[in-house]
Amino acid sequence: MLAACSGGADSMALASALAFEAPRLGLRAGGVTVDHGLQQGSDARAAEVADRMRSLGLAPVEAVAVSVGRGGGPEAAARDARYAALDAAAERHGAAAVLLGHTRDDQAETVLLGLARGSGTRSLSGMAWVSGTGGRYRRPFLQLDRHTVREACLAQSLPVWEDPHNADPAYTRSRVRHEALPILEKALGKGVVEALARTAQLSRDDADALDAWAARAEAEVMTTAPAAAGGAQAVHLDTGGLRGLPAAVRRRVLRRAAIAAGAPAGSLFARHIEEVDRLITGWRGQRALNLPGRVEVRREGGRLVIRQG
Ligand SMILES: Nc1ncnc2c1ncn2[C@@H]1O[C@H](COP(=O)(O)OP(=O)(O)OP(=O)(O)O)[C@@H](O)[C@H]1O
Repeated sequence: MLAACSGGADSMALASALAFEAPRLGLRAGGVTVDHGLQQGSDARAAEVADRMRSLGLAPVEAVAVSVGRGGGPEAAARDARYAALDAAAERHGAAAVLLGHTRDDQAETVLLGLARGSGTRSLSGMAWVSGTGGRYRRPFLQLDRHTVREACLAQSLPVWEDPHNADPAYTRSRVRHEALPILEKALGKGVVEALARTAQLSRDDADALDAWAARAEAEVMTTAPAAAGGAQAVHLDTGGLRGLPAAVRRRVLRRAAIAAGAPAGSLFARHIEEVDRLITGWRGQRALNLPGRVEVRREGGRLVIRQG
């Protein structure tokens, strides 16, 4: 098991908790810190964070340098590079789990960001306890509030380093943390963080149920035709059957069908699915449209045909 540690208070508390619990649980517990190379001296700081983890008793401990790409904005690019490095570290060390220090406050921020984007239940469900390939990522602090975690750091005099990006108003999450949530707490009371985190859990339960319903509905309204050489399969959907489904289930079926036809999941947004949904009713007489990944959707009589061009 590895603790992923930025050197910040949340993940130092996590590293310390893992070092404390591991002998009792008979676990081999190490740590990894990722140097994004975004500030001067970040390599020296990563080495220092690694030393701090070693002095807590974790072994093996690694500081991994990554190069951050540009895709999807600076926050997303750093996150992608970080998770790729954490995955690789888990493989190298044969670690079944990588622990992350996300707290209930991080969860509330994620829900608020989803609300502001107009997201559906899946996005509002925030971060899961267990996620990633084979359930590798675990978030044991997800129900603890940040204040409690930070008090634990203080009580143990753990040396922590705060990433200046966390307080940089140029970053959306930082504005949510330092501006939006304090205003909401002032207006609506301290319980708002807990309430947002509860929204995440309720939304996750709803989204899971709708996903299961969509998987069953798909079997009734969707058929696949064999792929042309080298291409993805063509997907046929019965529009009459689709119309009989609740909108939330229908949108899920449409999304699954588009992905089955070769559209990349990461580029398929809610607005794309809404456009496909309108084809079913023949809204504005439209009969065809294109989706990311050169996927075409065409209404032909009583069915939608989705295939890669
Ligand atoms: N550079 C990094 N190296 C290793 N793990 C990281 C790094 N940055 C973040 N993580 C992991 O992701 C979790 C969430 O990080 P994020 O920066 O979003 O939250 P945070 O509340 O600022 O956490 P922290 O106080 O630990 O920095 C961290 O608790 C840690 O487990």
